[in-house]
Amino acid sequence: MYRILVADAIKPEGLGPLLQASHIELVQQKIEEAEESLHEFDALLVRSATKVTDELIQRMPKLKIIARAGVGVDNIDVPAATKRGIVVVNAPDGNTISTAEHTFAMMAALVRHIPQAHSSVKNGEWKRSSFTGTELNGKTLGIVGFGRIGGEIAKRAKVFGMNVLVFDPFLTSDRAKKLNVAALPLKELLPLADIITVHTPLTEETKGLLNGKNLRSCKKGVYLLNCARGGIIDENDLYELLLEGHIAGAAIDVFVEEPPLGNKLLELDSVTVTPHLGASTKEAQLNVATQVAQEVLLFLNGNPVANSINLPAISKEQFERVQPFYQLVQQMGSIGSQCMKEGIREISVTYAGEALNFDTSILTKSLISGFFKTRLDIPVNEVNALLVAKERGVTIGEKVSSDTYGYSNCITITVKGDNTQLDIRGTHVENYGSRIVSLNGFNIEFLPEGNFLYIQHTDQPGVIGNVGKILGNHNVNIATMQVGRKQAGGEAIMVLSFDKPLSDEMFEKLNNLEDIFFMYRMSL
Ligand SMILES: NC(=O)c1ccc[n+]([C@@H]2O[C@H](COP(=O)([O-])OP(=O)(O)OC[C@H]3O[C@@H](n4cnc5c(N)ncnc54)[C@H](O)[C@@H]3O)[C@@H](O)[C@H]2O)c1
Ligand SMILES: O=C(O)CC[C@@H](O)C(=O)O
Repeated sequence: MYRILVADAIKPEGLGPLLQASHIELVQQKIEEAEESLHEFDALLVRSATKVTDELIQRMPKLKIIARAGVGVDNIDVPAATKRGIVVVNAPDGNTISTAEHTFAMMAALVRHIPQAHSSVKNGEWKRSSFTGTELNGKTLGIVGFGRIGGEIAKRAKVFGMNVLVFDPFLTSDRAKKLNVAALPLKELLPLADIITVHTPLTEETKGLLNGKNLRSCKKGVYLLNCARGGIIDENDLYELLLEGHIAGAAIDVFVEEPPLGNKLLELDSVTVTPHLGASTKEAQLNVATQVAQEVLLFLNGNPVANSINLPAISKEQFERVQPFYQLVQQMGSIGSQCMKEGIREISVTYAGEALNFDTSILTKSLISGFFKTRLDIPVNEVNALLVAKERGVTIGEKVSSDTYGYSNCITITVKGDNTQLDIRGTHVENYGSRIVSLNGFNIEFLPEGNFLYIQHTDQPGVIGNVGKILGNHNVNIATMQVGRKQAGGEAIMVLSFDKPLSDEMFEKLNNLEDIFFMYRMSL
């Protein structure tokens, strides 16, 4: 049974997939109300109101997934979640249209003074000449941040007869061409625009992207809009430039502090505001709730998610193709970890064969998580695997090769420690399963599942017999046994599997046998 905390107002109609699942219990409570039971939740669903801080994450030790019913994840400490192996998902396009439409409504309201005129009439006035506006037709709109919402605004602006200029450092020429917009550097866009609207996420780079310095290069009488995130336009500088009249007016849906209690911008008649309403439509709320509910359900059922912030995107079809290899590399990582009882410097992996002809980075993360899972008491998964390796000074290498060693596909990992090195090779055969086909340079074949003992010994009569005798005398049943050697009379290995993990006492007894170089227990 999974417990999910819905901490913000998320449309219940959209949560159907979760409400209907018999293995899921949904609790709708604010964080303050759920204080006592925070440690019980496996998933957390939020909008923008709940701040998912490192401290909150630490109080939720069972948390596996955080879902943001919306786009911006700036209210979630994503690095803190990533560090603890928690997947963060959002609903990237469910509110695009609503936010674009809201921005457009704000733009019209701004240039036609609709809020001011509305209040005036409600107050019994009839001052038509005071509210003379400006047409949008023929004006130049500058869009800063040209993603989903920026793109939808451009389409609407064109229909209104506006010229559209955009600034987005990550915009491809193909997309600019497709949407028929001119892309310019910010400093060239600012002096040309009559109206400027921002649609970037709030990041270190975009904080104060429009500020007192560069806004002075805008035309006198320019209009500004922010329906993205508070702080992308510096609020203090905006206030000063509005007072001076350099900026004619601003429409603001989002603030640095929400609600914006005591914010000076609210005092200005030239400022039109809404309380973070961009995504507040019935349609958008249903869309985002449905999207995140589906994502959380997929994830908790062990399927790939499409909209993760901290995991590579992978489709269900790709995942099904990848899954056997995903498990195999994880087991290989675990073998490497359990056999290398020393500090590790490097883990490298080589993928070969047509079956591995895809983005293998997800496999490498699975391998690393398999390696660290047996060593650390923090959850390690593909979300935080590379970070965990980096923090521990382990270099990760990934290669592709055409040498499959006669198999249709082949994965080789090499774990290098301070003193020794271990090579493990595995393959997956359809309708047969995964096998380890080489261990420490010895050809062998075993299914990597269960409790194992790997023994390296001299290849001479009696060694295998002695091992069997001791185990038999102590009533320990050998489930399977495989042997491998390079040449007669040299070194050899045996890999035995048991129904239960081998006890410390048995391990010691076997380890004391002559002609055994070393042996390791493994549980896979
Ligand atoms: N007011 C609301 O209710 C509301 C609703 C939805 C989204 N939003 C905000 O709008 C933002 C944009 O949403 P979207 O769906 O269009 O996101 P998106 O990811 O599709 O687009 C963001 C664009 O910003 C660009 N960008 C990033 N850094 C930049 C920089 N330094 N300079 C210029 N451009 C930069 C990116 O390349 C991308 O194209 C979200 O991050 C969210 O914060 C607000
Ligand atoms: O939850 C909301 O209403 C705001 C959503 C919006 O800011 C977003 O980033 O998607």
